[in-house]
Amino acid sequence: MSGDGTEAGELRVSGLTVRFAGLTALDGVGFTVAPGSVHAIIGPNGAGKSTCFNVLSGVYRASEGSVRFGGAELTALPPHRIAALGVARTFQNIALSRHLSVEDNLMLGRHRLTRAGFASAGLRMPWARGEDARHRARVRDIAAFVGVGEHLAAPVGPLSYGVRKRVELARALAMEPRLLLLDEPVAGMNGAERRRMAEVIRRARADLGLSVLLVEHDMGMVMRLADEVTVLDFGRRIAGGAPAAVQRDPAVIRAYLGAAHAPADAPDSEGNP
Ligand SMILES: Nc1ncnc2c1ncn2[C@@H]1O[C@H](COP(=O)(O)OP(=O)(O)OP(=O)(O)O)[C@@H](O)[C@H]1O
Repeated sequence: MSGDGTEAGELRVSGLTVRFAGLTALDGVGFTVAPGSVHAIIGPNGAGKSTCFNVLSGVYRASEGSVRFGGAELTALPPHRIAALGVARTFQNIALSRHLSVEDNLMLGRHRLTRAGFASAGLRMPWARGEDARHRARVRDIAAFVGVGEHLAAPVGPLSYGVRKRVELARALAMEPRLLLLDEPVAGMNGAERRRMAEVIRRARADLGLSVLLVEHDMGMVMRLADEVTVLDFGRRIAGGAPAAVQRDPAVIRAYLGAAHAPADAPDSEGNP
């Protein structure tokens, strides 16, 4: 337990409100991501999911409320300070440097962990070379972990969409986070790519002990991966709990899932159970 009552590695969001001019995008939202768990945020378009991620990663400022992680209040911090506390993020639209190799994109993800930085590495200081080699070894391990090891030397641009999404996840992992924020990790993927990504996320939790908070519209994926689900609608939290219970909740069915998704057999987008 830290001084504020949150468990180490726990993310606790309370009373989170974000207003843009006349619009309340988030209205008093609260939820907790338990350490080492997978927590999904779902809800219809415009419900406030991305806004929530943007506050958690320091891109947007909260109008009211609190986000605590590992004893720190995140709402007052800029993105790089939040990242330094162990919170890494991927984006709805892939945000990688297309002309750089997979390896160099992952090294960029690691930059805050390097003592040398790129200037002294460029000066070829012996200690900087040693540090560079250690980081490159770790980057190779991470690339293998997400299944992109064979593409390390390739520029990112021409790689398939599914591979680029996994490279983006690898870059987040290269930051050695404790909490991963994944914004629609399987959007636009085919069934095989989705299953592969789901497996990587499952292993990130099981093997690396990370907590994962994800926004995702693929309900099959959410039901199979998440320990807990928070449902937003018009900026409010309308339900939360275990996936099966949330999927049966009449308010959730009304607002988001519709009759087609209830009750839960949780097929994925290609009808696979
Ligand atoms: N920077 C901004 N300025 C003004 N309004 C914004 C801004 N960002 C989001 N909004 C508004 O806040 C509301 C919530 O948007 P948000 O993108 O968080 O929803 P979402 O649940 O992520 O939707 P989607 O599933 O379509 O990505 C929407 O009405 C949106 O138009």
